[in-house]
Amino acid sequence: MLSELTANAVADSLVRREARPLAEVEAAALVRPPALDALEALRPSSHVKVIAEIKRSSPSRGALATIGDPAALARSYELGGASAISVLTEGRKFGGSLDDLEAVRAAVALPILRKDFIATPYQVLEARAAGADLVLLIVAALDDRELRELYDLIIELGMTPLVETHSAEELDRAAALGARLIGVNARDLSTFELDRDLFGRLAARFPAGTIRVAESAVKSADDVAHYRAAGADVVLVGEALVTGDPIANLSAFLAV
Ligand SMILES: O=C(O)c1ccccc1NCC(=O)[C@H](O)[C@H](O)COP(=O)(O)O
Repeated sequence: MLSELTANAVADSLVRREARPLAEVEAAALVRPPALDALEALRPSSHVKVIAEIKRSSPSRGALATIGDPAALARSYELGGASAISVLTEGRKFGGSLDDLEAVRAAVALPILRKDFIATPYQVLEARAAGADLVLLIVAALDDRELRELYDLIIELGMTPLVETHSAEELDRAAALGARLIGVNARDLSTFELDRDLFGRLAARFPAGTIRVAESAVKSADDVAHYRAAGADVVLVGEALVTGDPIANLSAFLAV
């Protein structure tokens, strides 16, 4: 499933590439104002920080929320105290798009993550051209050469890579890159099984000084407290925010 999702994302990029030549995307990326400092926004503090996600649907859960106005939802997240916003830009399974990201960019002053199956430099340039400040790299979907190439390009463009892992071996590969922002996704992207305890089992492997992100499976403040007790600096939350009251839920999560 993961490789099918990755292949689809790359295919979508190639379709857009025909519509929008590389030189044009490069030019659009270069004229954007500099990316916001996501490492500063997500810096460990006395309270847990939240990356709030714009998520319409997913392979594991199907349709979640209509989200006719992603900019309005992003403004609610900002008002509710989120530290960054994740925008799913994959269209086929998640119902997202780069248009969503551009709309969110125009609406908020928070760092924005392009959450997608990034496999090509073109997609990284697209992210910057749309106004992203962070780009997700999923270790399971990339070999070490690809990871290095994409990681370095994200940095070169002034953005921050969020390097996502799901095992000790993947965490070690993220650490070897020199990643400063590393996530452990509780969701196995092939089986969709959730394991909230995975973060805790891997927490000791994060290199000193990295920002530790617990991704997925936050349904309640208790889940946030569980991740926080295990050492998370940041939680990334999608479904609970798009299916509930985002401001009330953020307030409960930030009170942990
Ligand atoms: O959410 C899915 O079903 C999914 C399936 C396959 C690959 C990725 C998937 N989700 C992306 C994410 O990692 C989550 O959207 C994100 O961590 C938020 O998770 P949640 O709070 O559980 O919605």
